[in-house]
Amino acid sequence: MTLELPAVEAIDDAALSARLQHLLDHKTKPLGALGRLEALALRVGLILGSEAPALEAPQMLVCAGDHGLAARGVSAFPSDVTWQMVENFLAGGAAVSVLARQHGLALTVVDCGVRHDFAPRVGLRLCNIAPGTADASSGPAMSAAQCEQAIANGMALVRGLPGNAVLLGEMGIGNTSAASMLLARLAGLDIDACTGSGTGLDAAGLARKRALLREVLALHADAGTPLGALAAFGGFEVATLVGAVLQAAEERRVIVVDGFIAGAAVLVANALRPHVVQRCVAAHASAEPGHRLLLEALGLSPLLALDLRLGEGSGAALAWPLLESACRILREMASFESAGVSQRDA
Ligand SMILES: O=C(O)c1ccc[n+]([C@@H]2O[C@H](COP(=O)([O-])O)[C@@H](O)[C@H]2O)c1
Ligand SMILES: Cc1cc2nc[nH]c2cc1C
Repeated sequence: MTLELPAVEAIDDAALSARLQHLLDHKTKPLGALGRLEALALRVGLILGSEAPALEAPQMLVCAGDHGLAARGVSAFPSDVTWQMVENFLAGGAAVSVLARQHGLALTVVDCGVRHDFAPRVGLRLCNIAPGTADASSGPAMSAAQCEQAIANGMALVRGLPGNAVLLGEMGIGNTSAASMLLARLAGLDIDACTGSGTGLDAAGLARKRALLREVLALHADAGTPLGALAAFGGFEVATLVGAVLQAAEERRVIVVDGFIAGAAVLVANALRPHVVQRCVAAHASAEPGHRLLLEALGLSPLLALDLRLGEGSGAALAWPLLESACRILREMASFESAGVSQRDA
């Protein structure tokens, strides 16, 4: 299979950018007084190509997959939690279920390669390539063909979705290890700085995780390309998210990125197609230490800093109302002229 990746054009509409900035600067407030909400409004306006952007039918995609490396003790929890949490998402009891309901986000859970047979039902997409990736400490997590299939699945998932915004989350015991290794390899950083305690390893567990990930990186020293690294380290949910990000970027949807693992998918997608990041909004800064490094590498500023470290898309759902507010400011807020408010003294 030879996968054709979407083309992702640069967004460089200087005239629209200037018009959006002018609109923001003439709203009834001191210049810049809405702080980073103004930069957010500008970004969403540019992505949607509108001076009056309106977000429609937001789609939350939660991609789930298992990791062979989890058998090496890199997580505080057993792999079974992945499928159990997928059931919890679908039953409506998980954090992301609650937050998606609260904010009117259509929730789709995607089995990208969970070690479980799920009964088909509404809200669940079945794209299971294999019951979890292979153990990356003894070989590549995925074959090149599996990696391409997962990316193609992610592209197909977004193609044909209603609306103009996607929110991206994930679930997969062991997936902070994959994200840490992708960050270390693609951003050229030391693995210790990229690695944290994930679901809650203690100090000894974290030291063992760091030592193991260093070994795994050395084993795959030749996996230097974005796709090579993705196949080497996994996982299926990350690769599916890479496809989703690329497709959403091509379609100029607003992409709201959750935490460390969803961010790692953007890092890979942006390495493949460099203008992807222009369409992305970083929802929050995760407590997982590598996340700040990842956002710096992408040049993204997180909207929220709540010390979340849950994943699932929970941070993206929490940040969603800020995007809606940013759009409403552009659409509904009066200008000095329209409201008859005096401008500042010269
Ligand atoms: O999104 C984050 O920043 C984040 C940080 C730490 C943990 N997680 C979640 O925890 C799981 C991975 O943690 P671990 O320790 O099993 O690698 C996975 O299901 C993620 O959704 C997510
Ligand atoms: C309970 C639990 C819920 C999660 N949600 C996302 N990752 C998770 C990891 C665990 C362990």
